[in-house]
Amino acid sequence: SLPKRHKFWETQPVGQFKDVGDTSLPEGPIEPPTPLSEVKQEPYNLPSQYEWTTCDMDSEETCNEVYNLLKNNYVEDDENMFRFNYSKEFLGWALRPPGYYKSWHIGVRAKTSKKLVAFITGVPARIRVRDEVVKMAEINFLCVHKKLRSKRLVPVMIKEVTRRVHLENIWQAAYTAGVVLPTPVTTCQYWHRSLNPKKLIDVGFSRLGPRMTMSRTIKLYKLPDQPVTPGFRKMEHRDVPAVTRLLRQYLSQFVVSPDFDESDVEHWLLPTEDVVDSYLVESPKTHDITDFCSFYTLPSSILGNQNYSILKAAYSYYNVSTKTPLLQLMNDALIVAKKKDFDVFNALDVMHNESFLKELKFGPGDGQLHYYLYNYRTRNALRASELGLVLL
Ligand SMILES: CCCCCCCCCCCCCC(=O)CSCCNC(=O)CCNC(=O)[C@H](O)C(C)(C)COP(=O)(O)OP(=O)(O)OC[C@H]1O[C@@H](n2cnc3c(N)ncnc32)[C@H](O)[C@@H]1OP(=O)(O)O
Ligand SMILES: CN(C)Cc1n[nH]c2ccc(-c3ccc(F)cc3OCCn3ccnc3)cc12
Repeated sequence: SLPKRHKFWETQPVGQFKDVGDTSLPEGPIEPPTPLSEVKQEPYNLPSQYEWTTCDMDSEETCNEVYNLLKNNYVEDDENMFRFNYSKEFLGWALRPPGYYKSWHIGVRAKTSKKLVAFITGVPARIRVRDEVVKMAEINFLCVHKKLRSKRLVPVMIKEVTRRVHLENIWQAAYTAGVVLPTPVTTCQYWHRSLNPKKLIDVGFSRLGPRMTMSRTIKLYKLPDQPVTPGFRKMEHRDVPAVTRLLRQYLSQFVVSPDFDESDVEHWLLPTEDVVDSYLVESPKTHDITDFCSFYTLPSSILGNQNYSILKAAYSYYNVSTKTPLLQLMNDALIVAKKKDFDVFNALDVMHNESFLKELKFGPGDGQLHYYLYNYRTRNALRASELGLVLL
């Protein structure tokens, strides 16, 4: 079959498919930074009927516009049965980490109606690639209204966010996608653990196994009412220094991972209701913090089901096991997620997740998530287990 042309991506400083396997190419930035005086000062041109807008996520009204655009036009599963339904609180959290730039929250409006019709965002992050800590932009929430698809709006949106990131003297980015683009750093599988099998079967997310009855299926996924690990408790503000130490140490083993400091941990990992949950194990004897687990809340709209409209999904975030077996720690995460009325617990096969997925009754998802770096070549593709980065 004819190799897919990527007319835009072939113009970008990303690994190109033709270069895959060429080990003579060095690891690191593909293009050098441009002198700031040479960065294009004015925005790229949109088609004449559209205009750029900076979305102020502190504004309830703007946050609501962004929420509704994504609710109706963002990522669907391959069978178009579910669509991500990121909450307004979640978007406020995801887009305003320490040091964020409002100018990286980029919208496109129709000039006449002023309707928000497209969106793309960046947030700053320090990402370590092997021994190099690189200031990057994490790009996310790229969305074009369903009625404006296939008009090549995306290339100009990507060039505009790139320009605004360059203006802050940042030259690399990280992003993930369910689609294959030039060129994945790694490709992950996602897995699902049923917590409410009856609802999942009713909405068509899961199917009753062969030779399985509904009552047998409910029993198969049943969980204890309380976590089993002594000292397992919610993370609190006073735990930030210890959790930062624990997490930095743990993430240092992966080829790509965030370089979190205490202010990052405070933002990304302190429990925030209906956004992110985090637990730790405090040894009853020594009061050391020995283990940590976390998951974020990302519901999906159920498209076209009479009885349910929302699928409550928890997504595995960062987990650290040093004393409690990861299997037991993650089972406690499942127990508290079930207790919080989640329908399903999702996880990628990144970090050490592979070690618990099957045993904790996760089933493989129907797609993959590809990880990308912009303007940064890695010597070769990584194994999913070498990745210590989870993007929202
Ligand atoms: C130094 C700083 C650097 C910062 C920037 C770093 C890079 C950041 C990159 C962004 C990271 C975002 C990460 C992220 O948000 C997480 S991935 C989620 C993306 N969003 C969705 O799937 C939402 C639902 N779908 C849509 O809204 C549209 O279908 C989208 C907008 C996806 C495509 O709308 P469309 O109307 O169908 O597209 P055209 O305007 O006609 O343009 C077609 C071109 O767009 C390329 N395309 C398609 N999907 C893409 C995707 N997910 N990433 C990158 N490129 C994507 C495609 O390959 C083609 O280029 P090619 O001809 O070369 O192949
Ligand atoms: C990561 N972040 C950038 C959002 C994003 N974009 N594209 C995606 C493609 C897959 C996943 C994903 C990641 C982990 C997981 F357990 C299940 C997933 O998708 C299931 C299929 N699905 C899509 C919508 N509703 C259900 C996320 C994303």
